[in-house]
Amino acid sequence: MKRLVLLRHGQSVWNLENRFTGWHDVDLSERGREEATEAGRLMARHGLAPDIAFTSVLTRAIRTCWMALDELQRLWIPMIKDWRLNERHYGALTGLNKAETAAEYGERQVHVWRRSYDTPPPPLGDEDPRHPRFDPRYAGLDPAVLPATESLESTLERVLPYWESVIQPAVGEHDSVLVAAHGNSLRALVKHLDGLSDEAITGVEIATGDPLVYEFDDELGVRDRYSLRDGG
Ligand SMILES: O=C(O)[C@@H](CO)OP(=O)(O)O
Repeated sequence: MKRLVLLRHGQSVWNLENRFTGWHDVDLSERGREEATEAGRLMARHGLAPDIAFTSVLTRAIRTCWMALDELQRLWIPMIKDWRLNERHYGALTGLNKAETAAEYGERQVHVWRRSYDTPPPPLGDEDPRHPRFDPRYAGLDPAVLPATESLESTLERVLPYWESVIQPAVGEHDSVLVAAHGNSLRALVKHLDGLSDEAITGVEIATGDPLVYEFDDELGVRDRYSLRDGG
């Protein structure tokens, strides 16, 4: 039986400060580090020993991956980083406080920006220093692929080809695969794996540091899914 673990990074400093984060590179909080280690402990208890790991190019996901693997004594496995697993880009909201933004624009508008399937937040201007084209980690990419904002739909449009061309084949080749990523890049993947409608995915939340396990049959069809924090 093939198993895939989807792990949202532990609490970040900006999760703690209630700020829109997206592609901003912020590290884990103290609690986030504990959650990452606990995720590794839970995986060990359930006999999950990843043979290969995938993560984004953002520190909070990389450190979560690393800390979980450290707990599993598997720092030696291949760990592949790719921007396509990054968090959804939060556009011009990046860095703002979520409660203050709701007070200014209304709860309803902020909910649409946060959870609607296809409405992106306002985009960053080309000259905005927060634009990914100024970040050296994306220097090797075609500038046309770099987003100035993203909806969940546009996030899925970059996550899905990566799933189909890289992660899914790895699930076929290995017994156990770990993907340490972000709330919305993982929601995009869950929408695809669970066959959820555009409407249904708006109600799905993924908790920080909670390993979500998918079991696959030999044809790579989903057989079962469960959260380890809920007891497996
Ligand atoms: O700020 C973010 O990038 C995300 C995840 O923390 O927030 P939200 O819950 O609004 O998707």
